[in-house]
Order: sequence, then structure tokens, then C-alpha cells
Amino acid sequence: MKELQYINRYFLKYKGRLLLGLIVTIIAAIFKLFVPIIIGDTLNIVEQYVTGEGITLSEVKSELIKNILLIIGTTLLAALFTFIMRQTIIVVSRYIEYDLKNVVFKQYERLSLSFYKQNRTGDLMSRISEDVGKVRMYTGPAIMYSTTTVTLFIVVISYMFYTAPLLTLYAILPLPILSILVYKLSIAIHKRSTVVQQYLSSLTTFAQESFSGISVIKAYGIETRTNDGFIELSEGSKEKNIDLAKVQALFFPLMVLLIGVSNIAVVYVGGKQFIDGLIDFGTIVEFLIYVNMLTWPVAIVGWVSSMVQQAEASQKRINEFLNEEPAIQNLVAEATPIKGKITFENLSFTYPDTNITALKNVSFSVNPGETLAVIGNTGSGKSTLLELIGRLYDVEHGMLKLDEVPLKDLNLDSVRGAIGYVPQDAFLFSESIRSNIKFGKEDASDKDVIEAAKLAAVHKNIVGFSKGYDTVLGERGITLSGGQKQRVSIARAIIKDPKILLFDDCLSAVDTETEEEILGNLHKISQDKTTIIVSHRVSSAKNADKIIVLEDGQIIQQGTHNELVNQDGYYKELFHKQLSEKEM
Ligand SMILES: Nc1ncnc2c1ncn2[C@@H]1O[C@H](COP(=O)(O)OP(=O)(O)OP(=O)(O)O)[C@@H](O)[C@H]1O
Repeated sequence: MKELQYINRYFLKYKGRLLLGLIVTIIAAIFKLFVPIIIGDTLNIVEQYVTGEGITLSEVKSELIKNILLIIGTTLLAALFTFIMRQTIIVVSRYIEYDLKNVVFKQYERLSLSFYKQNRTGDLMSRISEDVGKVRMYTGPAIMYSTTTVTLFIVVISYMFYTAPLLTLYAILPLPILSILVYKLSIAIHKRSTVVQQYLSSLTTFAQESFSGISVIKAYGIETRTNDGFIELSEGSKEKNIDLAKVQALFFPLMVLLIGVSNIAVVYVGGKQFIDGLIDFGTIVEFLIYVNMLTWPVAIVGWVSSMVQQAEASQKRINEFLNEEPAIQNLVAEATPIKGKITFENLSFTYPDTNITALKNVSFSVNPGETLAVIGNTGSGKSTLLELIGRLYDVEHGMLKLDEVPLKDLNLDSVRGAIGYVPQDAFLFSESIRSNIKFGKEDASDKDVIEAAKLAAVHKNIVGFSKGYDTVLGERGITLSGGQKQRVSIARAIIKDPKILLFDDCLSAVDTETEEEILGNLHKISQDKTTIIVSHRVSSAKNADKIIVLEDGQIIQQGTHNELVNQDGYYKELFHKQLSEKEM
């Protein structure tokens, strides 16, 4: 229960409702006690009449009517209290689930990029949905059933002992066995359900990937192979489901068997005691009802224990993430205004997870108002360079400064707020184009959105869609071309009007004319901004104030376009190669 202590803060938060729920649960359980007493009493009256013990038919009739009305009344009250009990305890568990999901999601967002590299998306998803769901079972149903069971037990068993102690002993003897068996069964069911769940998630992932990659599957004509893969997985899933069904099938017969044993004990021992004149006839019937009434709560003891165990395991997994500290810490509380000068001093960077050294001894600086172009082969470290400016990773060797201040000594939100970053793979949300652009600036007006789209040379494309800026993207909406996506992503960065603009090879999918248009627009709006353009194309770099060429994480050339085309080396070769490609 150590891990579940974390949940106590929520119990405290909702203590009022919870307390009401517990009181109502106890009252509901007490009300359940009355019905068997009234039935027993009714039977005693009938028995007295049948054995001719001086009771008239009309007296029997009026007693019966009174008892029937009492049964209806108490049952209705018990039902009402049960309803209120669910409305309080179960509703509280839903509130806790909601709070917990929000806390987990907020923590996910706090955590750094390296965390996402180390943990699979499926795992992150299951902690926020399945694990939180299992913890909810502890905060709601487990508490509700435990309270009902404890109350019923205390009230019913005390009453039974008071009425007929020996009969009670025989009647409840099989109950602990039932509880233990149900517990063992619940554990077995849980184990098998976990395997079934794993198969289900593999099946879902397989189907999802197949649908996403359907064009590749069709183009390569591998439908049959894909189908075989699916059949193999579903075969496994079927077998595990059958395994589970076998254990689940034991649950009810086992319960019925043990209730039967208890019932036989009551009838046999009760019958003998009745013959000996030790108890009333009605008591036997009363006990039979109590035994049946107690069976479910007893079975639930086993079920609840396994529920709590699962919740404990789930909360442990949730706590692991909640206790995780972001690798990137904000060490400066107050906001620090950023002007935009970027300085790299002998900076080397190795990715912690792969040990790949992506940057080696890199030094350069860019002033506000200047544009730096970074050119280099794939894997030369260009994207890494931009990610370091956004402090997605911390630098261990050398120094990275903004406005001559080490990046770590600046407020993290100020740094990120000052950057408009366009990543290599433009990611757009399944929302309208307008919201995707506004993502860069929540309070932007429609005019700002259009202006940004014009600067990113995508306005004409957008108005060409029948719903214009309200066109929904993603699975349920239209699919933009690679170049359109890149330009919407550029518009998103432009609308933010940041001090620093970082473009990671984001003009690769647009034609050279559009590229020129965008670069021309950027030139106009970036007079007071620091701009870094990463590219494979000389055309993107040629107008920059400075160009650096990276190879294997090292700067091998730097200068202006004119200087570099007159220097033997990578840039000159690339320039001539791309010039001849253009002429072809
Ligand atoms: N998140 C990461 N974790 C570990 N290694 C990485 C990560 N990202 C990049 N690398 C490695 O770092 C090196 C530099 O990669 P980077 O993405 O910076 O190159 P790039 O010049 O931007 O390449 P491209 O032009 O193909 O985008 C590569 O060897 C790459 O495998």
C-alpha cells in the first residue's frame, strides 16, 4: 500500500463527499438486514396459523399485508441509499481519475525530450489510461465494496450469532474458503488478462500501422503477407482469450458450489435445531437469506484484494513517472528578456542515449538582424545545433550563450518564447489550418494569420481549399503536400514574431521559385531577428550574412557565399553541382 499513499491527498480533497458516501453505505447495508427478519417473522406467523396456535386467518392476513408493505418500504429505502452511495463514492473516484490524468499529462509535458526517447509511446499512453483506470478501481469500487462488506459482516454476523450461535458457525464456515478461492482466481484472471491485453495492443498496433502504411502495402503487393501476420497475431490472441475464459468460467460455479454447501449446512443443522425446539422455523429461512446475502461480499473480499494489488502496481508505474525530474531544469525563476545574439564557443555535444558525438568543437556567433546558413551532409549535426539553441538538451562541453549569457542562466520559458522553430518534419495537429498557424500565437487575429500565411507563401494554396483557413487537417481532414505542410509550419513560426527564427531544412519540399519568395519575405521581416537556416541547398544559403559548413559535427568552412564559392571545398563543389542540376 506504500505506493497508493500518493492517492491519500485526493481522498483528503474530496473528504466531504467521501464521508457522506461511507455513511450512506453503512445505512444501506443496515437496511438490507431488515428484509430477512421480516420474511422470517412472516413465516413464523404462517407456521403458527398452520399448526393451529390460536391465530385467526384475518390476523394472519393483516400481518402479511403489514410485512409486505414493510419489505417494499425497506427495499426501496435500501435501493435509494445504494443509489446515493454510488453517486458519491463512484463519482469521487471519477473526480480522482480526472485529477490524476491531468497530473500525469502535465508531468509528461514537463519532461524533456530525452524522456520521450527512452520511453515508448505505448507505455506513456497506457500509464495515463489503463493504469489510471486501475487506480480508479481502488478509489471507487474497492472502497465501496469493502465498506459494504465490513458493515454487512459486522451487522449480519452479530445478529446471526445473537439469534443462533451454533447455526451461524456452520453457516459461515465455507465463507473464508470462498474468499481465498476467489482471491486465487482473481490473481489467475489478472495474469491471463494482462497477456490478453498485450495481444490486444499488438493487434491494434499492427492494424494501425497497416492502415497508415496501406499505400506501401498495396504498392508492394504484400497484402497476403500482411494478412498472414494479422492471422498469426489473432490466433495467439484467440488462444489467450480462451485461456482466460476457462478461468473466468470457474468463478460462478465455484460461488454456487460454496453457497450450496452453506445452504445445506443451514438446512441440516437448522432443521435439527428446529426439531429439538431450539430455534423457530422462520430463523432457518432468515439464515438461508443471510447466507446468500453474505456470499457476494465474501467473494468480493478476494476480488477487492486483487483490485488493490493491481492498483498498487499501476500506481507504482505512475509514481515512477511522477517522480521523474526533467533533464532540462529551469534554474532562473524570473523572466529574462532576450535580444537574440547566439554564440557557440568550442561546443561539443554527445547524445546521451546513443553516445553519438553530433557536434565537435563548434564556434561561431550570429548577431540580431543577421542570418546564418548551415550547410552540410545528412547526419553532420545541423539539426542538433538548432535543438541545442532551444535547450532541448543541455550542453556539457564548451559553451552556448544567448546575448553573452550562458543558456542555463536564462529563464527557460523566456528562451523558448523567443524562438520560432520550424522542425525538419513539419508536425501539424488534426485541427483547422487556422488553429495550426495560431498555435504560434494564441491571441492572433485572422488578419495576422493571413499575413503570416502570405509571408510563408501558402496563402494562395489555403484559399484554394473549399473551406479555406477552416480546412481540417489530419486523418479526418485533408492531407497537405509535403511543401504545403512545411509552409504552414513556417507561417506558425512567423506569426509568433520571435527574436530568433530557426528553420531546419524546411524549404526542402518547395520549388526554388517559392523558396526565393519565402526567403525574400523572411529577409524583410527579420531585420531585427536572428535567423538560422539549415539547408542542403546553396539557394537557401546564398543570401545569408554568414554560412557555415558542417561535416561530421565539425565546421569545415565558414564565410559568405562569395567567399566560399571562390574557395576550393565542399561549398564550391555543392554550388557547381546544384548549378548544373538546375541547368539540366
Ligand atoms: N535524438 C537523438 N538521439 C541520438 N542520436 C541522435 C539524435 N538525433 C540525431 N542523432 C545523431 O546525431 C548525428 C547528427 O544528427 P543531426 O540530426 O543533427 O544531423 P543533420 O545534419 O541534421 O542531418 P539531416 O540533414 O539528415 O537532418 C547523427 O549521427 C544522428 O544519428
